[in-house]
This record gives sequence, C-alpha cells and structure tokens, in this order.
Amino acid sequence: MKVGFIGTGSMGRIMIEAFIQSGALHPGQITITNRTIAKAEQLAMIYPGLQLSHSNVDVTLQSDILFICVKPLEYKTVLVQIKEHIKQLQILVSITSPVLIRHLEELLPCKIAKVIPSITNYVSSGAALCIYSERMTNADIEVLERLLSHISSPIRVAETHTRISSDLSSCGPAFLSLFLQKFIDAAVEETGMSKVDATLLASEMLLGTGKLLTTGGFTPLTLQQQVAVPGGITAEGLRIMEKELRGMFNNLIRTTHNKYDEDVAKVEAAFFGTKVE
Ligand SMILES: NC(=O)C1=CN([C@@H]2O[C@H](COP(=O)(O)OP(=O)(O)OC[C@H]3O[C@@H](n4cnc5c(N)ncnc54)[C@H](O)[C@@H]3O)[C@@H](O)[C@H]2O)C=CC1
Ligand SMILES: O=C(O)[C@@H]1CCC=N1
Repeated sequence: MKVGFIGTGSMGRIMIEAFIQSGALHPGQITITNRTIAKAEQLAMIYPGLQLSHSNVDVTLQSDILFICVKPLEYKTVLVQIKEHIKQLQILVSITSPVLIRHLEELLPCKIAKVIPSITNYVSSGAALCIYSERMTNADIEVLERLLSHISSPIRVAETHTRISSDLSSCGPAFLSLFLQKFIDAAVEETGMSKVDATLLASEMLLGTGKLLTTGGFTPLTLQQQVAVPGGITAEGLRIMEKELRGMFNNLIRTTHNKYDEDVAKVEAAFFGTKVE
C-alpha cells in the first residue's frame, strides 16, 4: 500500500512520524510534499527511504491513500490541482473538520474520508474521528481503519457531531494543558514549589487519571467520589471548582461551534463562491 501526504506542517508531520514509529508503514511506502519544501526535506532526511516530491499531483498519482494535511482555506488550491488526476478507486482523507464530505464529493471523483486526528496520536493513543462518504466500501473502511489503529482508536462519528467530537478529542489536549498550566503556575506562586516538580507531578497525575478512565473502570463522576471522601480536603477543592467553572464549558463549546460555522461558510465561499457576507 502506498500512502501520500500533502502538507507536512504540524499535524501532517505528527501522522507521518507516528505511522513510521509505530511500524504501521515503512518510509518507502510514504510519499510527501509541502508548499515550503524544506519542511518535507527535513523529514525525508530523518527517515531514509521516505519519498520526497515537489508536486502535489505527483504525490496524488503515487498514492492509494492520500492524506490532505493543509488548513481549511488551503484545501481549494490543493484540490483544484489534483482533481483531474485522482482516480475513482483512490481514497482521499481530509483531516480538517470544516471541509465537509459533500464539499469534497462535489469536487472530486474518488473515495472520500474525513479523519480528524489528535496530537495524542503521536504517542499512539487517543482517537481518530472517522466520517465516511458513501463512496467508501466496507473493504475501504477496513483498510483505512486498520492503518489508523496503529496510532489511534478509530472512532466513527456523525458529521453533525464532528465539531463537538473534535473539541473533546483534538482540541482537548490543548484545553487540558492550559488547565494544568494554570494549576502548576498557582502551585508555584502560592507555595514556592519548583515548576519542574509541579509539572512532573501534574503530568504523572494526568497519565494515571487517563488510565483509570479508559481501562481502570472509573467514570469522571465515580473517580471524584472515590477521591473526595466526605468532609475531606478534595471535597473543598471540588466545591471551589464547581463554583468557578460554572458555565465555562458551555461558553467554550458555543464559541468553538460559532468559529466552526464561520469556517464552513468561508470554505464554501472559497470552493463554490457563495454564502459569506
Ligand atoms: N494541529 C492539530 O492538533 C490538528 C490539526 N488538524 C488539522 O490539520 C490541518 C493542518 O493543521 P496544522 O498541521 O496544525 O497546520 P500547519 O500550518 O502546521 O500545516 C499546514 C501545512 O500545509 C502546507 N501547505 C499549505 N498549502 C499547501 C499547498 N497548496 N500544497 C502543499 N502544502 C501546502 C503548509 O506549508 C504547512 O506546512 C488543519 O486543517 C487542522 O484543522 C486536525 C486535528 C488536529
Ligand atoms: O479541524 C479540527 O477540528 C481540528 C481540531 C484541532 C485543529 N483542527
């Protein structure tokens, strides 16, 4: 199987490295390109055998599965370049949420999947959110999910829930990291503890909490109940958090959804010249 990547910025690079490091693909199976070619060249130097190309069309021609890893408003340029060259049996994978399956179907003759990865895939964990065009057969889906399962848990979601799923799975690592950073900064400010020690403790705690919630049989609620013994110290901390965080996540979710709606409208305008004031 030959796999291509157009775009080797932050997420393209993470996926390429994760596929190689997990043993899912050997470098010789992968062809890459990037607008600023130096970024792709750097990767090709690190992984001998990785095929470097200077042309999006060339990568398209060489790939059974083609990952498009550019920003939403950069899709149009790439798709216009490749649409005459991509064949019905090839699978194009978009990794961004605001480019909808129907946008891609309208422009391209090939099989289409939307797979929203997460930075957590870099360490072969976390989800890959999967949404499929009806052009994907069960066999196509099996091939793609077998590949993705080396670096993630492929989880199928409805396209109408892409944004919220992506908030949790793909933006979540950044949201949780801000939360930890605030916790760490406060620990340092309030007690004089070293930032290195506080960061180590917080990170180990997060890893352990993730394990308890995924394989340890806990839910977020039962975990709180287990730790917060009645009348204890944790309960006091939880009381403060309940008060301070009230409405915060609703606000966050409304904000990401508004931004998503704006991005979808911009993508539509870029693709079809409509629908943006
Ligand atoms: N960063 C993250 O954690 C996640 C990102 N994504 C999605 O991944 C996509 C890429 O995001 P990042 O990697 O963070 O952005 P980035 O800006 O780091 O990477 C985009 C790359 O595409 C290249 N590029 C742009 N136009 C091109 C063209 N016409 N031909 C070839 N290459 C071109 C750029 O040079 C750049 O290296 C976005 O659509 C984003 O929504 C999805 C899930 C998580
Ligand atoms: O398109 C998305 O939803 C992802 C999540 C993080 C960045 N882009």
